[in-house]
Amino acid sequence: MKILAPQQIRDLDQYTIQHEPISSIDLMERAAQHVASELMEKFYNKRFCIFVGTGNNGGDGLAVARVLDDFAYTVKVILVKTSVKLSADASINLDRLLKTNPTCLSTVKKIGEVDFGQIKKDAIIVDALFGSGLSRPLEGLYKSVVDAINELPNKVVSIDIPSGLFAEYDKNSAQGNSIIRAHTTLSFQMPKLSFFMPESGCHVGQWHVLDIGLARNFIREQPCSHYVVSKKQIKKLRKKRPLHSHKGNYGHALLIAGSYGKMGASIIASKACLRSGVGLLTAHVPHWGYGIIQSAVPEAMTSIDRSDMFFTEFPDLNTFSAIGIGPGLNKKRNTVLAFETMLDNMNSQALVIDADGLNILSENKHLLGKVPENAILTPHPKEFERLVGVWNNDMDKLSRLKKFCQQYQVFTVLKGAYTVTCTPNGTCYFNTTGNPGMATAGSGDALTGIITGLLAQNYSPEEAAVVGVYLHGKAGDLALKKESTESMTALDIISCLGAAFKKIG
Ligand SMILES: NC(=O)C1=CN([C@@H]2O[C@H](COP(=O)(O)OP(=O)(O)OC[C@H]3O[C@@H](n4cnc5c(N)ncnc54)[C@H](O)[C@@H]3O)[C@@H](O)[C@H]2O)[C@@H](O)CC1
Ligand SMILES: Nc1ncnc2c1ncn2[C@@H]1O[C@H](COP(=O)(O)OP(=O)(O)O)[C@@H](O)[C@H]1O
Ligand SMILES: [K+]
Repeated sequence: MKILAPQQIRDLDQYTIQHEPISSIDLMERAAQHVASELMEKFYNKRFCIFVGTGNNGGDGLAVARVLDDFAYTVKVILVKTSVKLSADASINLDRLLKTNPTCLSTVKKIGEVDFGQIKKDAIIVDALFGSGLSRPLEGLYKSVVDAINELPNKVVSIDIPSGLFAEYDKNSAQGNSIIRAHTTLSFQMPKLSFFMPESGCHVGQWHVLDIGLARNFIREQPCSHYVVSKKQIKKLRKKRPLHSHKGNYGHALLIAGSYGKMGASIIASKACLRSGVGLLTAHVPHWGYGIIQSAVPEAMTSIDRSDMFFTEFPDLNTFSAIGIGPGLNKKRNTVLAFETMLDNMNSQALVIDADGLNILSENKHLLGKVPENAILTPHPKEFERLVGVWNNDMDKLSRLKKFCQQYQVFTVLKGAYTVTCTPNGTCYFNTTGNPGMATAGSGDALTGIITGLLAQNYSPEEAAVVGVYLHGKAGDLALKKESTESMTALDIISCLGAAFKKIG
């Protein structure tokens, strides 16, 4: 699914109005019907308190109030209005509401006029103050109202976008601004880019997309560099196994991971790689780790380093279709040298670099030029910061991500709640599977193993990264059915990979 920019969304509205064709008031009605249905389904028989502004987001709120009232829901509407006139469609919806239920509405022009005390604790607050038309941070009356709503214990549902939040996060949206903290956001047609950023996404709560029938052909034709990964897309990418295939068809992966005291990284990455369908796996480990890996992962072959404790040499690379390097490696001088020599000796093998592999790159920036094109780097935010420097805000982080991938012609999987895979041309795929239970030691090592396993099976780097991240998150979500966010471990995630594949279908 595309994530269009604010101007594209405005153009999409206009295009739909002209080409469907549908009048803007009817489009608003259609949007409001969707919102009201969702509210009635999610909050059956609850009472609602709807805060509306003067633009079309307010118009939506007024229309939603009328629909809910038609279904005999108890609704209070608070129109927050400075001197600004209502938009044409908001004005029509105000008249319609006044005709059906004039007593549900109160208009406030000063903060003191809002009687927050009379809002019942179990009422659902609907936030329809501002939508995608927000042009500056909230101040005055609107800021006070939003601050006061945020103090209430009630659940808040935002229409389209939490009021005060910019659809595309920028320097205006610096922290400290007043923004509704929604429990749920019902976003029209597509999520907004700011939903995916930690600094701004924390205001959105759970978001759901409502398909209000905006022109699909227009969306299809829009240039776009931000996408949300869908299950449908993953299903299309999954490679089915022919009946007469054999393990030679599924590649031979090499995992260079683990060192003295960190053999767990090798075990976790190896187990995840095997559970991702690789045909053969060789784990390269320090001499000292031989017995450990052989007994913990009997399915893997081993390549033993001459060093007792660290990675200092590598086997003949020509045997392998994909290489994963980094988890638990350490950054000893000889390890750095071996890593550099390996980069110099790579032919056509696909490559994943994680953890200490990335830290070695940030401490030896000249090595970045040796990373082969289309390699996949999988940093968490701290590792990424070491590579590109400190960013000012999340939007800056995203632009550094694109620049980095373009400069070095690599894929970067920047991990987080919404892990983003950025391609060498700067296209970003946001992943929505996964949960905070996955913030646990070794969870990233599992991802390295999964992506390496997929690469070995001939998934392209883009496919391996996007599918791998999706599967990893899905397995984490399935693990959460048995475990809690606290108790989940990396091995729990790996044990659910099979079920995650099955869920893709
Ligand atoms: N145009 C369409 O076809 C549709 C639009 N829809 C709704 O329309 C919304 C966008 O409507 P609008 O463009 O009217 O935008 P808003 O409803 O977000 O309001 C924008 C208005 O508020 C003013 N404003 C912006 N920032 C302000 C601030 N910080 N303090 C005070 N006033 C401020 C603007 O000058 C403008 O008058 C969407 O989010 C969605 O909810 C839906 O009805 C679906 C269809
Ligand atoms: N809040 C979260 N929601 C979803 N996924 C998460 C969350 N926190 C962490 N993860 C995932 O868990 C993994 C953690 O990786 P990483 O930090 O490299 O762990 P480690 O270094 O311990 O292996 C990443 O894939 C990340 O996307
Ligand atoms: K809103």
